[in-house]
Amino acid sequence: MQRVLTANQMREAEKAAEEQHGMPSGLLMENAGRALAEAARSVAGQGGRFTVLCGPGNNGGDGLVAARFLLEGGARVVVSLVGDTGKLTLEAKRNLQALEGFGESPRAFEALPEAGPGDVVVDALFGTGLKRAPEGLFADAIGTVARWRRAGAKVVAADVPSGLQSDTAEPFSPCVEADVTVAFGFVKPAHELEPGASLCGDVRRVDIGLGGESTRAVSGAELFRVEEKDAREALPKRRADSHKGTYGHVLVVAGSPGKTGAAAMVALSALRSGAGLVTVATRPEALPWVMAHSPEIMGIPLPGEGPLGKGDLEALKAALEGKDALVMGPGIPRGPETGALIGDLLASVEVPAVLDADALNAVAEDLKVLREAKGPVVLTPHPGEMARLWGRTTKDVQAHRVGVALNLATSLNCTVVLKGSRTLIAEAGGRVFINPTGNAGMATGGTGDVLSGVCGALLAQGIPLPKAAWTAVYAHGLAGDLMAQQRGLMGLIATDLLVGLGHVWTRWAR
Ligand SMILES: NC(=O)C1=CN([C@@H]2O[C@H](COP(=O)(O)OP(=O)(O)OC[C@H]3O[C@@H](n4cnc5c(N)ncnc54)[C@H](O)[C@@H]3O)[C@@H](O)[C@H]2O)[C@H](O)CC1
Ligand SMILES: [K+]
Repeated sequence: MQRVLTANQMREAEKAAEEQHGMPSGLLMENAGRALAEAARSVAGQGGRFTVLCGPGNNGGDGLVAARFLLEGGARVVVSLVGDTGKLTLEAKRNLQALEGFGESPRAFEALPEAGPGDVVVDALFGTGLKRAPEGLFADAIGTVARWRRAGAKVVAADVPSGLQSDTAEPFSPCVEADVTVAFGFVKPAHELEPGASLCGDVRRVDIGLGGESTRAVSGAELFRVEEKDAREALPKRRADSHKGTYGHVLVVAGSPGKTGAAAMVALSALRSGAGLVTVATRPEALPWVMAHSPEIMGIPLPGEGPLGKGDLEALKAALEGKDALVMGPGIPRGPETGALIGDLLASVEVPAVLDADALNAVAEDLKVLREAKGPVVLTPHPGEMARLWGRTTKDVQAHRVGVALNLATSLNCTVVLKGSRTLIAEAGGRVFINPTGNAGMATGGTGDVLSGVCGALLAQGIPLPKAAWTAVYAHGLAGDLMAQQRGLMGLIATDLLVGLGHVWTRWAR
C-alpha cells in the first residue's frame, strides 16, 4: 500500500520530521530540488534549455534548488521568480542567494526566451499551498507554459501541477498540464484521483527524507493507493488436498424477467473468481434463463411473483443455509418492501453480504435497515447510486468522493466501494483505499455485476473486508485493462472481464 497524504498531512509530516526527528528543514527542500533536477534532465533533449518558473512559496524554493543543481551540471538554465518576491519563504530566500552564487539571477518573466522542442519547463509556481485560482501574472505564466508545451517543450511539475488542487484533484482554471510530476515524499490525492491524475502525466514519487515515523503523527483520514502486490497477496493459496467446499458457496439473489443476464454475470464472475459453488435465487420464470448460461450455475426458485418483499424472507433465509457469502441486487425486482426485506435478511444471517445495484436503491429509502446487519456488509454503488444513498446530486458525490464514501461507511459501519475512475474502498473508521486499475472501456452494462461476483467469491473464500473489496476492485480493473488491449476501449463488454479475470489469477498464481 502506498500512503497518500493531504496538504495538511504533508505539513504535519514535514513538521514532525523537522521538530521530532531532527531533520534540518532546508534538507527536505534540497532533496526535493535535486530530485526535480534529475527528472527535468531525464526528459531534456540534447543541449536543451531549462526554464525554471518559481512561485512565492516553498514550491518555488524547490525550483530554485533544482535550477542550482542543473547549473552545477553545466546545463543552460534561465530562472524567473513570478509574483511578489518579498513573500519568499526563508528557505526559498536562502536558495535564491545560493543560486546567485552560480551566476544566474532570476529574470523578469517577460524577458524569458521562448521554449520549444528539446527544452524543459520546470513548473515550481504552486504546490500543496495553492489556495485559489491563479490570477494575473501567475495565470499568464501558466498560459505561457501551455504555449511552450504545445511548441514541443516538456513540462516537469514540482510536487503538483500549478493550478491543481492537491486534496480534491480538481483543477482551477488555468492549470498546468505536465509530462512529468515529481511527487515529493508522498503521493497526494491530486496524483491519484481524476481529473487531477490525468493532468500530472507520469507521476514519479521521490523520497526527500520523510520517514514512516513522520506520517504516524498525521491526523485525519488515512488514504492509501492499492498496489498489485497487496491484491495478489490477499489471495488464498490453493492447497492440493482442498475441495470445492474449501472455497465457499456464494448465494446470488439477482435477476428478473428481462434482466436474467445480470444474475448470470454475477454467478459466472463468482465462479471465475474461485468460488467453490454458486447458487442463484430468483423468481421461477427467470431462473431457467439464468441457469441456461452455464451448467455450473445452480438455482433456487423464489416462489411468488413481482417485487421482492417480506414474503420472500423465509425462502431467502432457507436459501442462505450453508452459504458463505451473499451477493444481492443486480436486476432484482424491486418494490416498496425490498429495503425492509434486505434489512430483515441481513439481521438474521451472519454471512458477509455484497449489496449492489437495485439492492442499494432499495435500502437508500431507509438506510437504518442496515444497522442491524449481523455480518459484514459491502456496498458497491456507482456515483448515481451513491447520490441516492447519500441524498445529494451525483455532481456533489463526484466532487467529494473520499468524504462521501468514508462518511457512509462510518455511519453504517460497513465497507463502501464507490465506483468510477479510481474506485474508492472506504472502511468504517477511517482508512480509504484508492484503486489505480480500470479504464473507460469498462463503462458498459454489466461490469458492475461482474465486480459484485468477484467480491462475493473472495468473501466466500474467507478473505475479510476491506481486503476482499480492494482485492476484487483491483483484480476487476486489471482484468479490464488486460482485455481493453485486445478488444479496444470501445469494444470491451462485461463478459470479456470473465476472460480477463483468468489472466489476472494466472498472473498472480503463487
Ligand atoms: N514544507 C516543507 O518543508 C517542504 C515543502 N515542499 C514544497 O513546498 C510546497 C508547499 O509550499 P507552500 O509554501 O506551502 O505553498 P506553495 O509553494 O505551494 O504556494 C505558494 C504560496 O502562494 C500563495 N498562494 C496560494 N495560492 C495562490 C494563488 N492562487 N495566487 C497567488 N498566491 C497564492 C500561498 O500563500 C502559498 O504559500 C510543496 O508543494 C512542496 O513543493 C518541499 O518539497 C519539501 C519541504
Ligand atoms: K508546481
